[in-house]
Order: sequence, then structure tokens, then C-alpha cells
Amino acid sequence: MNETPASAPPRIEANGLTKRFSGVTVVDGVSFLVEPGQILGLIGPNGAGKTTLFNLMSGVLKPDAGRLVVNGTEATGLPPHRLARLGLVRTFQLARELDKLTVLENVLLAAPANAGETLTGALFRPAATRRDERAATERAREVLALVSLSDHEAKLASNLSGGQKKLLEMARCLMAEADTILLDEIAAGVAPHLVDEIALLIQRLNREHGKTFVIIEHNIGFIRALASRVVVMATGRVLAEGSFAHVSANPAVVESYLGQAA
Ligand SMILES: Nc1ncnc2c1ncn2[C@@H]1O[C@H](COP(=O)(O)OP(=O)(O)OP(=O)(O)O)[C@@H](O)[C@H]1O
Repeated sequence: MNETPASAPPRIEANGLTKRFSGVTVVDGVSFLVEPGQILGLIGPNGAGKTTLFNLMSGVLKPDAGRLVVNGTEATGLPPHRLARLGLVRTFQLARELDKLTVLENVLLAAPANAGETLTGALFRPAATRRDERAATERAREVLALVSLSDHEAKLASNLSGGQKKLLEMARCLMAEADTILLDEIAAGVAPHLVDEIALLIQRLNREHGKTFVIIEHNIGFIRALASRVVVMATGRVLAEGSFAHVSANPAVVESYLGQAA
């Protein structure tokens, strides 16, 4: 059930995004659309530029050329907290200081009112009202239930398994009220049963909550199972795009990537 109106603009419009490091072009004029309700897989060999592209899309890096439009709003060069306000959030490995907080506190800190504030400010500033705090806690608990971490809310984040930390990253995106979530290798290093749980969660958030996803992943089975559209990158450029069946039948994709990954 996706509540996005048919006329909604693309969630993300990347137009000629380009990034150079020391004169080397690692993202080279990349253009594509992410439509509302899509699960888009971004695949390609090591060094293809996928993470750098994510950094451009999530405001971690500014492009040297090209444009980014998020939900119909010009967003080129905006920092992560401004993009979050437009509905676009990326999962990050938990920062070390967040490891020392409980699971519930981690989720509370991702609430939209805290976006862009310092950790210290968000923790020690007196809350506007107790009612607001109670509402935020209630919402954080709903989000933790969605990602099956309710039983772990009082644990320190550092005591979670690798897979549970990924679920916590997802919970933080949901608490930030993102409509589009960028996932960078969410299945990497995760126990197989939790990989399946993460895949089911992505499907449920997509179908029942209308969330749009862009997923970088080397686990091709994960992409095949989830992605309604796939963009293949190689040497900084888009090599192919379309359904998984379409791109996996492309000889250039097989040669540059799938031949080794399969
Ligand atoms: N900050 C940086 N400074 C210089 N070069 C960089 C920087 N970040 C990335 N690169 C280079 O840019 C190229 C693309 O890297 P990137 O991490 O975006 O690729 P990727 O497709 O995500 O690879 P992987 O699948 O291995 O994660 C690589 O050659 C990398 O060494």
C-alpha cells in the first residue's frame, strides 16, 4: 500500500553528478531517477563509484558538477540534515559515541527535531515539554517494534550483534521520518538469518509504509529478491539500468561484474 499520489515527483533526480578526487573522476556524469515506492539496487564492481555516488546523494560530499533534486526540491550540495528534512536519509555505521547509548536513546536522537544538532545539545538541552518527550518515546518504541528490536531497547548499542546494529540504523532512518532510505551494504557481514529478516523488513516498509529504497549491495541474491529496478555502475558511469533480468542479460554487465559476483 503506497500512499504516494501518482503525480508525485521522483524521490531523487540525479542529473550528471560528477566527483573528482585529485583530478581523477570517480563519479562521471551519473544520471538516474528514483521513483516513489521503488526499491532501486545500485551494483557494480569494487571501485565503480557507488559509495561516492551515495555520498553525493546524501550530502556527505558536494558534487563538482551535476544536480540533485529531492522530492521536487533543488538539493545540490545540501548537508545531510537538510536532505533529511526533504525526506532523504542514509544509514550510517553507528558513530562511536552512539555505541555508548542505549538502543532507545539512539532512536530518540534520530527524531527530526534533533537533526543537525550536536549530540551534546540534543542530550542535555531541556526538553520542550514532558508531553513531547513521551510522544517521542512512544514513537521510538513503535519504530523499534517495526524492526524487531523492542526486547533490546535498554541494551547499549555496543552490545548488539552486527545484524542488530543494521536494524538499529534502519530504525534511526524511520525515526527521522525519511520517505527515501539509502542503504550502503546493509547485508554485509550479517548472519544469514538476519539478512533474511532485513530483506523482509525492507519489503514490508516498502509495501505497507510506502518507503522508497536505494540499496548498494554486493549480495546479488539480495538485490535480485528486492530490487524493482537496478542501476549498474562501472568506472564511475552508469553501464546499464532496468529490471534485474534485463541488466543481468547484458553481456557488458556480466563481463564487468556479474561474471565474478555470481
Ligand atoms: N576520499 C577519496 N579520495 C580519493 N579517492 C577516493 C576517495 N573516496 C573514494 N575514492 C576512490 O574512488 C573510487 C570509487 O570508490 P567508491 O568507494 O565510491 O567505489 P565503490 O563502487 O563503492 O566500491 P566498493 O564496492 O568497493 O565499496 C575508488 O577508486 C576509490 O579509491
